[in-house]
Amino acid sequence: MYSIITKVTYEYAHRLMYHQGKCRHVHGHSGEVTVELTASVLNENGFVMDFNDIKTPLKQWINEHWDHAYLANRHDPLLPTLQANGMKIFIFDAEPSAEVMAAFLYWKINDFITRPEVRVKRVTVRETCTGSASYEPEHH
Ligand SMILES: Nc1nc2c(c(=O)[nH]1)N=C([C@H](O)[C@H](O)COP(=O)(O)OP(=O)(O)OP(=O)(O)O)CN2
Ligand SMILES: [Zn+2]
Repeated sequence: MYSIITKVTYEYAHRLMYHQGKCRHVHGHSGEVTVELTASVLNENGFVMDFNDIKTPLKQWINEHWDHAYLANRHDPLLPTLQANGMKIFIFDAEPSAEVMAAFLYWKINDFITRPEVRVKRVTVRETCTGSASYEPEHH
């Protein structure tokens, strides 16, 4: 099995509103998404997939939806105020943790895969220098 890794970075704000400590306050991160794709057969270039063919649409999607946005749980009571003031917001059905972001992107990335032989193996979101979370389904 062959695999490739590509990364995209973005800046975002969030809060974990049920967190008992400092993370319940609005704060920002320079996030980095790492995507690992696999294939057992290479294409005519000897690639799993061209790095740019996954990085470009992923970066475009992240720039549009997550970069310089407030990533929020749909139950966050701050949302109406932020929306009324025209802030860029992306809403999850859960807390905007690194785990939730990684799982969301794992499924989203399928939209950007152009070869049927290619599978998404794992998506990792690095939130800080010392903390990151990954998602890959248990039986995949
Ligand atoms: N499993 C997870 N734990 C935490 C997440 C997460 O997404 N998944 N997120 C946070 C916060 O968002 C926080 O911003 C990052 O936490 P922390 O490592 O505490 O941040 P610092 O960089 O400020 O750490 P220091 O070592 O205290 O400087 C928390 N946990
Ligand atoms: Zn945080």
